Amino acid sequence: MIEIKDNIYYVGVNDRNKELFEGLWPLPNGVSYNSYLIVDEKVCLVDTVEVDFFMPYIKNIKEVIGNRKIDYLVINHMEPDHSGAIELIRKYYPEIKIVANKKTFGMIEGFYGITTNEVEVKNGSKLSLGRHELNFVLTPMVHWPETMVTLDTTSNVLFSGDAFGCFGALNGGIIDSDINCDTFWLEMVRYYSNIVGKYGVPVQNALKKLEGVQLDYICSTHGPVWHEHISKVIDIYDRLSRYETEEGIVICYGTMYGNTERMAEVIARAASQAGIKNIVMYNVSKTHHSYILRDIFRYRALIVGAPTYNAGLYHEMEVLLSEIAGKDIKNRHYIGWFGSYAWAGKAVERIHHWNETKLKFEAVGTPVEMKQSLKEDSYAQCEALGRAMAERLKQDR
Ligand SMILES: Cc1cc2nc3c(=O)[nH]c(=O)nc-3n(C[C@H](O)[C@H](O)[C@H](O)COP(=O)(O)O)c2cc1C
Repeated sequence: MIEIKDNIYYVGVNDRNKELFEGLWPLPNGVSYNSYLIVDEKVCLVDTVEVDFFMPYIKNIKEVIGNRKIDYLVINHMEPDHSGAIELIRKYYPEIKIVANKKTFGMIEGFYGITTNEVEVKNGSKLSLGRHELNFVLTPMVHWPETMVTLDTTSNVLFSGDAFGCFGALNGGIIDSDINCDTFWLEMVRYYSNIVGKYGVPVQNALKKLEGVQLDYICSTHGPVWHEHISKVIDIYDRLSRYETEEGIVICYGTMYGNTERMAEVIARAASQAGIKNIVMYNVSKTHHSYILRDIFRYRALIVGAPTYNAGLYHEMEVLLSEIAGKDIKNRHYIGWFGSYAWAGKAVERIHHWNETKLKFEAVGTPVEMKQSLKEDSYAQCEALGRAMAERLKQDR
């Protein structure tokens, strides 16, 4: 039995089996589906877990309340990794009342065919469990339209849904003060950039609604319960949702036979010699775009390059550029690019088109188009591109 505070219990589960979250994002350290139980005159469950984990989940619940019934189920977010167990919970607790907002109920009917035992709440609605008072705050599009958060104003505990969430299973410790959190910080940036990244403005709106609220614990639906590091966690989400970046360059390249990779090496070396310390490089065929997106959210500059392939752009680079475009990254980001070909180049033109029509980052330096292999002139052009990006970054110091 894991008590967080004042009869608020953790009843979540860990998933160390799934390869890809949402079928898209790698989970090298697993993921947790967090759910919470508030035990008072009324018993209230906050969010559920992915349905595959129902048996360990119900055991966690029974360990806390035995045969007592559950009065309320608060649904902050309808994504199936949290709403998936609603139907089974209703089978175990037929009288349970679902507490949610209007949009959520539309989805509950759509996903699960449930239309009864509903308590509708609006922004600012309150629900008393006895000693614990719950306050509901609607936070639409963080990152689905029905999203809300629930604040326990008696204990200053925020049940934040996916907000402030993080990849990584919970290996014994649940609350951050009991865990070495080193591995979680970068995974939080990856989680944010991959899952929530597109919705910076709604995240900012949600953060404004929570401004000035006294918080002792943030109980999100993935990753550790935040207590000791609350201000750090809020700061990370704040900076990411404002698309704030540090000085640094992400260099991504596609390559089949190494010629384009060699261009990337020259560019990186020139940027380093010009004084940039944060330079990360990825072969797009080797590193999953999940990690590349994470670093694009961390560093201000991006340099991409790839070969021409069947009169187009090397496919893996197309995928990466479309992923970046899908995140709708606002604010200041710089881009430079390069490409190669053997008889009729298309790669450079195609990357230019991506930036003009979708990415709209500030173009820096002169794009380099190399025929077949690196020679004196293309070597110098690559150096110039790396230097130009370094100088652009240094102007912001
Ligand atoms: C399957 C395949 C298709 C290619 N298609 C084109 C093409 O349409 N136009 C072109 O100029 N070069 C094309 N190339 C040549 C490569 O773009 C060129 O050799 C490039 O420099 C390879 O870069 P790399 O050494 O980094 O793999 C193709 C190469 C391969 C293997």
